[in-house]
Amino acid sequence: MLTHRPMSKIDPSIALDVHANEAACPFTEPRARAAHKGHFGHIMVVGGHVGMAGAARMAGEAALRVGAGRVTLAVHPESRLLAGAGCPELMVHGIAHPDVLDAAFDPMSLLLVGPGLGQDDWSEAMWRQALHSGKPMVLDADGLNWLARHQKQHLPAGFVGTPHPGEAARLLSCQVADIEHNRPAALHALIQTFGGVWVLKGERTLIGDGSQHLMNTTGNPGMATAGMGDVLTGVIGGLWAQGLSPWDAARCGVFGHGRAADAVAAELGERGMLATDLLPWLRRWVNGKTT
Ligand SMILES: NC(=O)C1=CN([C@@H]2O[C@H](COP(=O)(O)OP(=O)(O)OC[C@H]3O[C@@H](n4cnc5c(N)ncnc54)[C@H](OP(=O)(O)O)[C@@H]3O)[C@@H](O)[C@H]2O)[C@@H](O)CC1
Ligand SMILES: Nc1ncnc2c1ncn2[C@@H]1O[C@H](COP(=O)(O)OP(=O)(O)O)[C@@H](O)[C@H]1O
Repeated sequence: MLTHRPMSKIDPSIALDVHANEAACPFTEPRARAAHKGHFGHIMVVGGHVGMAGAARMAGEAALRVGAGRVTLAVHPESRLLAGAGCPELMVHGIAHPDVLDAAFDPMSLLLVGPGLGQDDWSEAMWRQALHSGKPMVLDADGLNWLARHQKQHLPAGFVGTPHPGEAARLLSCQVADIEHNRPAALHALIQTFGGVWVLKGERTLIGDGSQHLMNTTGNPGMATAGMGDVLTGVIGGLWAQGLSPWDAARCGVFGHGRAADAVAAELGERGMLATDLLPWLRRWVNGKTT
């Protein structure tokens, strides 16, 4: 059956001024002696459908490992036990009826929407609740796939989108080859279509907000493994929750995520890297330890 494919939003004539992403560790001072967890944000991860508890868990644990004060996972009830297993610092809510999220969102500083969210009615209801909350958010994975389906453009004022090329192609109604052919033009199209800060992942991830465009140089092919993007979502969210702007959280997060993967590769090689191998190195990075 032939299906209608809308026009691609990519203008191939776009030539952006793209600079190298030179982001260093974003924290230069030790924490105040009287610091408490309330100073470092409360994040809610919205995702973790059946069989994908790990995606929400990795995003949440990464946020904690870069210094977020509190992280709560809002997952499918069948994922509740698995999502928190082995990381008792995470709070976990099993959400049977997504309308309860309205009240749960209230104390949150920001949302990470999409890791393991899935594609069914429950997933869509969770996504709609998150969007209606107006909370600042990082949208990733299935959170982006739902955006691609609805093309909703009233995203919150504080917004970071983190697509890989497959997700970017869905968002822009084109093929992955169109994205890879002119990645800066694809980044531009995402920003023009949806607003906010966009991170176009892959080898040499691009980060842009319409006025600045950066190309990342950290990272390696060992990162081509399941869950690596979920960890990035947590890193960006964890930095943002500690007071960085969405732009700085995105550019520093992408840099530190790649830097952590490079440290893992230097120690043990690229093949066989796990997304969770980055966690101790992310902790070193946010504390200004270079090796
Ligand atoms: N442990 C867990 O709980 C995990 C749970 N996860 C969760 O699973 C959910 C769905 O994620 P997913 O990986 O199954 O689907 P998705 O990323 O859309 O890929 C589908 C197709 O897109 C394409 N494609 C993908 N990457 C591409 C690229 N870089 N460049 C170009 N194309 C690319 C590719 O097409 P192909 O190239 O094979 O034709 C691929 O077949 C999501 O919620 C996520 O959070 C995962 O994070 C893993 C760990
Ligand atoms: N060859 C590569 N070089 C550098 N970074 C890579 C490479 N392959 C993947 N990555 C990075 O790994 C992450 C993969 O994210 P994603 O595809 O969303 O994974 P998942 O959906 O399994 O979580 C991104 O940050 C991407 O930039």
